[in-house]
Order: sequence, then structure tokens, then C-alpha cells
Amino acid sequence: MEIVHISAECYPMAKVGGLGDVVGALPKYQNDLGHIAKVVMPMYRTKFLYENEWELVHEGGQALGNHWFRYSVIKEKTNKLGFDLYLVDINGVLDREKVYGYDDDTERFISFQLAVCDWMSRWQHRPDIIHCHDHQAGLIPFFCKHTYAFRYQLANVPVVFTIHNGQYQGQFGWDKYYYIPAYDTWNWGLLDWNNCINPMASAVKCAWKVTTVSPSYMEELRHAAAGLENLFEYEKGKCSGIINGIDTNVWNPATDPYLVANYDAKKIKEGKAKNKEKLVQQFGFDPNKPLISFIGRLVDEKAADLLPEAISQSVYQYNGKASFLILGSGNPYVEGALAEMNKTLKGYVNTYIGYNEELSHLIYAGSDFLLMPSRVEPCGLNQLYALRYGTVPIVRKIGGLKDTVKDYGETDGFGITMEQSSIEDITYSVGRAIDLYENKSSLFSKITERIMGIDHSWTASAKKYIALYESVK
Ligand SMILES: Nc1ncnc2c1ncn2[C@@H]1O[C@H](COP(=O)(O)OP(=O)(O)O[C@H]2O[C@H](CO)[C@@H](O)[C@H](O)[C@H]2O)[C@@H](O)[C@H]1O
Repeated sequence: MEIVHISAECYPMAKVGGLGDVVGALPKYQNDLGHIAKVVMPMYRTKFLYENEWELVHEGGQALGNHWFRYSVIKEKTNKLGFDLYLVDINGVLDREKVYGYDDDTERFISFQLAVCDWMSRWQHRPDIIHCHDHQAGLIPFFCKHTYAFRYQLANVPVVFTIHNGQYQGQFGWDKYYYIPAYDTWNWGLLDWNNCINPMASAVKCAWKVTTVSPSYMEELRHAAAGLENLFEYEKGKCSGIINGIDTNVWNPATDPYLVANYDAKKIKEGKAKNKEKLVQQFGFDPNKPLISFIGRLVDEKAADLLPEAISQSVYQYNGKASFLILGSGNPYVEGALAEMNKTLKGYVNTYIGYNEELSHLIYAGSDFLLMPSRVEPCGLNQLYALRYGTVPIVRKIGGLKDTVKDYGETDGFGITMEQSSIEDITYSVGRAIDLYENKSSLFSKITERIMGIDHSWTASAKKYIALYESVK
């Protein structure tokens, strides 16, 4: 089968969060299963672009309203990622360093989607599946099925839409209706949600199948989906959840080039200790205390706003028996509060504000626990990386966290789970972590060894996507 993934992110070309990890890995595993999976994404000006060789494969033009633009498509020459990577360039629109955060993001991603549809509609053959990821590719199902420009070529190609994060829907006002190429106007409702053009809602209505990245999150969307609850209830027949995997080549403590010492389950104690040593030196912690870390975007979904209070309460309540390390950026209030704690709770808390891929690997390896008190978590990859690196996850029972982490108090359990995203639940869970580390050290060692062996590689989930494609082909 030929599968075309369309996404705003793909690691290592461009990654802001988990979407990049998934789109950078899933196609490789689909190719290993004997299919031809490719990725199409915008040509941002990132390091990966300049460090690799590309060939021009297509040039064309499209109209965004009454503005005509030229686009080109280039392809990476050496199959470096294990799949063909295509980049779409539109001068003045996509040629930026960052992925998101510009005032014209709506225009940028609509232009990208128009260019992709135009290019695909000119192929000599049709792909078997178009697989769109998140709202930046959410208008493609409508474009393929209903616009005069593309429907003759693409309406019969099955489109699958995957939701990595239902909070971000890309909605914009009907005053920009002219961005959408001509269609039978009685179909306007397929673009609309709450009097806006909503790419995520449109994709849920128009895609042949809709998936999200864990079964529990699919259930939760019917009750909490930033306004789209009724839509998920109505469309539940074509919706399903497929849990994310991890790229076990990139995320392998035995070979990871970012670690101070590589290790496997047999050498876990020495290996983790060396990586922890580096972290405690760099961030000024006591090496004998458990190190509890948080990695991620500092946003309300991740309950980052609770971290300053929950951490300071934990430091006081447990007499500073644990150290806390935070890597992330986002909400300026949270960034400020955490930076302040670097001074007031020096030696107990430290924060690195910013994005640092290398440091994130070292933190997964050198920490004893990884904290994820998320309010919403479609799947979560951090807990899967933590398990692979022998780091015990402390998670809220929600979405993909609920599907992948079992409390150590239950049969075969291995993590620490909490019911709610609250300061009290986080503080209580930190107490349980300190107790496990200090008073149950042989159980703690057994757990860390065991979790390294849990298989969360992409192989099983890649097969589930193939089965889903087969069902609509
Ligand atoms: N400051 C920083 N420095 C370095 N690395 C950082 C970083 N902040 C985050 N990361 C990295 O970004 C990734 C985050 O992935 P997640 O899946 O946990 O969350 P995200 O909310 O972005 O993804 C969404 O999509 C994914 C993919 O489907 C879902 O798993 C998830 O639940 C959903 O919210 C991890 O690789 C993490 O290490």
C-alpha cells in the first residue's frame, strides 16, 4: 500500500512536541511491514534542511482567495529517515524558522494544504491512503471530497485523520470563506462548527476514518473535546483509538549518543547513576535523594500551572527529601514562578526554560521518577520514554497515561498513579515516590529493571493502522 502522511511536524526535520515524534517514526515501521509510506510537510528553515541533500520533484501554483502563489516540492535524496520525506515550499509563507506561532498561521497552513492537494492531484497514479495529522492538515478531507479543483482526482482516495491533540482545532471566521476553493455551497456545514470554519471538526466529518492516539482519549473526547463533544458522539462509528509507539532506535539507552553512559537492563544501576551524576552536578542537587523530573510544554493541559505550588509544598512537607528538575517552556507566569524557585528553593528545585532535545534524553536516563500530572493527555510519549530508560512514571490516570501506566500497588503494577490533577494529588504522589525510593529500595530496583523490558515499540500499532487502512481501501 502507498500511504501519504501529511503533517506540520516530523522529527528530525521539525519537532515541537509528540506529533513530530509520531510522524517521524510511524512511516518507518509501516515501510518495514512492506508498505510505501511517505511524509509531506512544510519546508521550514531548520537545521535538518540545510544539512541534507534535496532534489526538486514538482513546481506549481495555487490560489488562496484572490492571491496566486507559486510552490515547489523537494525530496530528501538519501532516504535518511527510512521513508521518503517531501517538503513543500511557499516563499514568504512557509520559509520561517519556527513551526507555529505566527499571526498568519491560518493562511500558512491553508496554503500548505492547497499546495499538497494540487500536487497529489497531478500524480500519474493515486495513493492508496492519505493520512492527515491534526488540524494543520484538517481541511484536506474536505478539499479532496468536495472541492471542484480536487474532487475529480482525489475524492475516491480514502482519507484517515488522526487527532494528536483535540484542544487545538485551527478555527477561523467565515469572513475568510474565500480561502476555500469552490464547492457546492450546500456543503458549507461540513466546514462549520459554532459559526466558524473549524478544520478539526471538518476533518472529523469528512475523513473516512478518524483515530486518536489512545483508546481512553477517544472515549474522553465524547465528554470533553473543547466544544466538539457532540460531534464525537455523533461520529463515534468511524472513530477509534490506536496507542502510539516509540521509535526504539532513537530512544534506546544502550546506544543513545546523548547519554553520559549507555546501559541496558542488566547495567541499569551503574548506567543510571552516571547519568544522574551529570544532572545533579549540572543542576546542583544532592545525589542521594530521588530525582523527580518534568519535561514538556508548560501549558494548562499538562497541569504545568500546578507545578510551582505542588513542588514547593512537597519540598516543605517532606523536608526536602527529593530534588525536582523541570525542562520546558510555555506559560510565562509558570516560567517566572519556576525561575523564582531556582533561587528560593536552590538545591531542591531547578528549571531549564527552553527546548533542549539532548538534555531531555539525559533527564529520561538520569532521573528516578518522571512526573506527568496532565489534565488532558491524548497518549503521552514521555511516560513511554521514561519506562524504556528505567525511570518510574508518576502520572494522572487520564487518556493514554491511563492506558499505559499501572500503579505499583496493583498486580503487575510499576508506576505511581493519581486520580486528579491537583496540588494535593501531586504532593501525595511525590510522598509515595519518596517512600518507594527510601523504604522499599529492593522493590524500586526490581520495578526499574522490569519497566525497561516493556515493549512499546511501534510494531504492534503500525499493524493496527494498516488493518484500519485495509478496512477502507
Ligand atoms: N522543552 C523540551 N525540550 C526537549 N524536548 C521536549 C521539551 N518539551 C517536550 N519535549 C519532547 O516533546 C515530546 C512531547 O511529547 P508528548 O506526547 O508527551 O506531548 P505533546 O503534548 O507534545 O503531544 C501530543 O501528541 C502526542 C503524539 O500523538 C501525544 O502523545 C500527546 O498526548 C499529545 O498531547 C517528547 O518527545 C518530549 O521529550
